[in-house]
Amino acid sequence: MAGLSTADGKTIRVALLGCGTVGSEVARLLTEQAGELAARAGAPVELAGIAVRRPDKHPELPQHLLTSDAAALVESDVDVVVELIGGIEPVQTWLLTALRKGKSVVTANKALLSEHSAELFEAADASGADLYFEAAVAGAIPLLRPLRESLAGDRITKVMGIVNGTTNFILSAMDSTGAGYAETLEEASRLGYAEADPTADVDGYDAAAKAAILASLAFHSRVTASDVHREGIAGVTASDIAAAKALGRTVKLLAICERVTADDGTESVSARVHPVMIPRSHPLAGVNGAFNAVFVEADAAGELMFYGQGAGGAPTASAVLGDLVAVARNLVVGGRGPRESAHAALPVRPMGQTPTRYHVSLDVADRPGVLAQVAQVFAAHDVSIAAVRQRDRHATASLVIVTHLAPDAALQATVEAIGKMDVVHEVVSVMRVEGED
Ligand SMILES: NC(=O)c1ccc[n+]([C@@H]2O[C@H](COP(=O)([O-])OP(=O)(O)OC[C@H]3O[C@@H](n4cnc5c(N)ncnc54)[C@H](O)[C@@H]3O)[C@@H](O)[C@H]2O)c1
Ligand SMILES: N[C@@H](CCO)C(=O)O
Ligand code: NA
Repeated sequence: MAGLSTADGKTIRVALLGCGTVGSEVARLLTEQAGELAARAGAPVELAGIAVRRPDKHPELPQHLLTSDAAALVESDVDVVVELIGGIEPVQTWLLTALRKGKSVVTANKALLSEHSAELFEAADASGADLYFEAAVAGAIPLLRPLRESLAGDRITKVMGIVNGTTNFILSAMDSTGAGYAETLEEASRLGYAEADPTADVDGYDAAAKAAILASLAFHSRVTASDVHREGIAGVTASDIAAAKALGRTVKLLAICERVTADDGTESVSARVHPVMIPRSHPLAGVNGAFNAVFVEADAAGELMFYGQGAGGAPTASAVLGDLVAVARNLVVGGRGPRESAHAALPVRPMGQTPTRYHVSLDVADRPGVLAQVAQVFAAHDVSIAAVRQRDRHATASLVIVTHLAPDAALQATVEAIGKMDVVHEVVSVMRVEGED
């Protein structure tokens, strides 16, 4: 096996696949900090080859290390493969090959991990190789290692956070300017905070992949991206932001992973990504711009919060190098890092059965009995109201209702029925809420 030879101090040879935003920073740090990394790892960690699409386009890199043949580099005499290309294929094939041959893998690839981690872990187990992926969720923030290792002795009940910088930048800007979604997205693109094709971010795919990884680790179960209920931010309006402000709240796109216990004691996992109104006093409300933050609740530890830069070349490279040093240390002592932990095998709860709370803001006819009629629709769907606020505006009254927890499907049906009532002039804003006021 590749790692056995390191016990006598042999150099650990690293194959770098991809040299874009993150890969170029990994190559730089590996070169500039070679001495310190060797001291920390217990053996020299050497860049043995860099696979790029077009070697002629990289005059800044050591030419003798460059290749356009990633598959051959993976098969060559390397101990570790660091994958920073992204996407599913051909990367999956290369990483499975590496792992099956006993070469450890470090990757930032959330798309791959959120769909195919079971196969990757299986291949790693078969050969005794390591699989580390701290950079795949919340960039530089140490989050996966705390979940996999530091909190392995605790029982995690909830992981909730801002895991996408692009959408957080847009929602923060909408909150501070009062502007609408489309013009704020345009501004974010102009400033370089949103990609040319922002679909993966604004439609919540990126956050859903991260939620799947977080839920799998937190609840020792297999959760894939397709298990995650996903809603993006394109539907968030200036009216939603104003309604949130009026309630002392702000709107965030959150990834929410919860352990849900049914009345009969059976447990399941709920994993979802959608816009949420949270109190402005909530620790996540103060996370602005492109920053990420994740809130973890565990039985013994209580509440924990992880905050920092969730993206960018150097911050993400920090997480990659941390993983690389961990792999190198394992190779030096002949041990292994944590394996897949999916023993709980909790089922995923459908969104409709997941308990949520709603905020509903309506313009209704201002005459006797209207409030009672609206309240009756909530009651008919077995949804309990937590708070109501009414403000008169000539012939129209503005009605703001916040519910208690109810199955999401019941809340959806309530909102649909209310929208059809004659006395309801306009449904101004509907959004889920989290956190106590
Ligand atoms: N950029 C970030 O802030 C960030 C943060 C967290 C995670 N990630 C993840 O890190 C990974 C890399 O992201 P990035 O932002 O550096 O992307 P990037 O597009 O800047 O870099 C990817 C590089 O891979 C190269 N590549 C594509 N196909 C190749 C092939 N067949 N052989 C060799 N090279 C090939 C591309 O030419 C490109 O240079 C992705 O999985 C991404 O999701 C990125
Ligand atoms: N597109 C992601 C990059 C980090 O995965 C974001 O906006 O947070
Ligand atoms: Na991280």
